[in-house]
Amino acid sequence: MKKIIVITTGGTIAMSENKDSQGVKPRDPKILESTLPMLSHYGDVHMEHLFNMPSPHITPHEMYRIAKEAQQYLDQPEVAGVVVTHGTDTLEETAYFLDLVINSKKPVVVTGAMRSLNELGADGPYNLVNAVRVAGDERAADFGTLVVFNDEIHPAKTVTKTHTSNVATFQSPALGPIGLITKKEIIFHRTLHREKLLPLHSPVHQVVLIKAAAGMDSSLIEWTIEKKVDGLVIEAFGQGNLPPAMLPGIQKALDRQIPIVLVSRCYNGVVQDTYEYEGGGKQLKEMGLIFSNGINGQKARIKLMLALQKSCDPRQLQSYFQI
Ligand SMILES: NC(=O)C[C@H](N)C(=O)O
Repeated sequence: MKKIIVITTGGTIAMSENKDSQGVKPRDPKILESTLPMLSHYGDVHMEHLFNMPSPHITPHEMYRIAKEAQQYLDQPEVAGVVVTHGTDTLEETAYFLDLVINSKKPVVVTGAMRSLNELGADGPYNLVNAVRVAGDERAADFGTLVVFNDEIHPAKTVTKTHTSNVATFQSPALGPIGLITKKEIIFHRTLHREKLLPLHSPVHQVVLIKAAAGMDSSLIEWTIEKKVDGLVIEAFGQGNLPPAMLPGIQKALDRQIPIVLVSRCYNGVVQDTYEYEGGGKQLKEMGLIFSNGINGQKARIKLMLALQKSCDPRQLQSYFQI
């Protein structure tokens, strides 16, 4: 049987509901060990409890700790794959972090749950079984980090949480899942190309994510300059356009060598230099903003944090954000 390591980090999958208050929170850190007899049908499964945190408490430092732990296991020849259990709120950010830094062809699978372990219709044990199955599947090799949830397999790069409570929350809006899981088999319907790897370090750079909204001005950007942040990601409108009142702040940030990555707040399509009006994509490109496609704002932030460890040069940074 293949040796699979499950690294638990917390999240609803490892929580339970207090039947009096109906509140859900982490309690016993070893709660997921109750699934081991079931998991043992699919592999020689070992569980390591790294920490037990709700995922809104996860920071890039914890992402680094998970990546380091996973890498150490993957480097052991007898280990076939690694599963990470994680809260769903920030799961896509951790999954993308792992995707960008883990140097191994072996499968890395992230999963979680929308209903805690003692709630009706708990989805955690089922998702965990499927994650272990995918982690032991050679066809998942060299696909980078995958997210397995509700019978689907998604690339870490494209997956996002789309629903606050539904068990079908994880979707890849533009491209759909890479595969699906049934009781009998695992079906991959397309292949994946890995992105350029970035260094596995605990991020030290502060990157702020700003979402544009109609009528916004430069005050938030001014604040980030005062705070001496190292980088900005701006979720712009449509194809990559912003209110003209944000431009003075953007120019000031660029003058201070703060790199700015532009993504769209639309979840389909690309940002490009189409519009020539004030604040349009053409002007933003000429000003030197880094256009990023294929990832959402929260993932662009993770990538910029990691890329800044390699270089602060906008041209070099731009090369990391090419599709
Ligand atoms: N379903 C979940 O896991 C949500 C929870 N708030 C968490 O991210 O930890």
